[in-house]
Amino acid sequence: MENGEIPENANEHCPGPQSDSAGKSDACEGCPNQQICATAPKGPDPDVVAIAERMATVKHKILVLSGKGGVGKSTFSAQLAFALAAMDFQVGLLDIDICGPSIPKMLGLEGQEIHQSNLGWSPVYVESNLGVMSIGFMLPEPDDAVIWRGPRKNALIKQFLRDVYWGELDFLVVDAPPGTSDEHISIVQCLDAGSIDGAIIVTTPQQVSLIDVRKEVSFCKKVGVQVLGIVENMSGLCQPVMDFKFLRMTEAGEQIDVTEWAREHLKERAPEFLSIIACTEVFDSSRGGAEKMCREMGVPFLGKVPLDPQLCKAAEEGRSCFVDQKCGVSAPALKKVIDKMMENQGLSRMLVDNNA
Ligand SMILES: Nc1ncnc2c1ncn2[C@@H]1O[C@H](COP(=O)(O)OP(=O)(O)OP(=O)(O)O)[C@@H](O)[C@H]1O
Repeated sequence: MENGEIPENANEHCPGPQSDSAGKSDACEGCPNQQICATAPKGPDPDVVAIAERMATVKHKILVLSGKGGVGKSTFSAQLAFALAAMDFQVGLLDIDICGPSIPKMLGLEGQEIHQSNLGWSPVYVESNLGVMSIGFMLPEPDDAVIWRGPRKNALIKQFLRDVYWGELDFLVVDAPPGTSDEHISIVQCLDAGSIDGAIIVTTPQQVSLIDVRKEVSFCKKVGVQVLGIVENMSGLCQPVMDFKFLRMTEAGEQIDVTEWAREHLKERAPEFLSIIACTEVFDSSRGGAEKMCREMGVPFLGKVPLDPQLCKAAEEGRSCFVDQKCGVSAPALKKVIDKMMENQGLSRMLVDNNA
């Protein structure tokens, strides 16, 4: 238990041997270290001191959270990092989704490796002002499963925060796994909740996802992290009419692909349809979706981002959705969300200073 490290054989959700509840919390029941933790003298964790020194060059730290998996949290983190970098900020993107790191792929950095210098681990750079760190860069095979218990995850997160040399950063965006588990407790403890600007929570509009968002908001309140706002992702499907596939149902229930016929028909008879974007609701939001929940919980609503096949493609190919006109429906929506967050936090002023 040197340096306040969580021992390998500790229970899941170990609060850490330096914590006030060490040896006394519910998670400590039956742990072989319970007795030592409960009686050992407490002092400042030297790692946390080293992390604070390392993080002194980072102006703003933003966590990206979600209650459920698959709601678009990593996609949002990646595009937020691209957007901030495009505004000429110096940006770091840290992936602490240790068991399912998708950030290397979403930034187009698959197969890259981390290098070490005398200053520490070097992030992998997309551009000179956008560096990325992820366990995904350390796996010998991309298909390797990472099956780690809490203490090991905690140790890696500490190492990421203490040993990565980011240099001067305007923003560090942290992409967390879904839920409120070991990684979340670790990042908040290591960074010190008070030094984190806040958390953006990503959800889809349906109730099953929103229920978990409430837990996420409650986690943030408990640990003292401000909720910067909630983003409703996959909020309806929107795409140009001409990108749809058209099917005709026969009486026997068979589906016949009539896409070619329908497109030609539209071009000839109703060319104005070529510029129409069709939207439909995919997930049930009849109970008001994230916006209503934000009003109830007293947290900011940042906006809606529609399901856009082009955004999915950009994420698959590790591209920014902001550089060309391909993500015509999702990119402006994402930009609005990011602008609103910056505005709410008074960060837009940085942009003015940056461009001065
Ligand atoms: N608005 C969107 N339109 C289209 N596809 C999207 C959108 N948001 C996310 N996706 C796609 O949905 C899939 C899941 O997204 P993503 O991996 O970002 O979710 P996640 O919440 O980070 O999941 P996990 O936490 O399980 O890693 C990805 O293929 C992503 O490209």
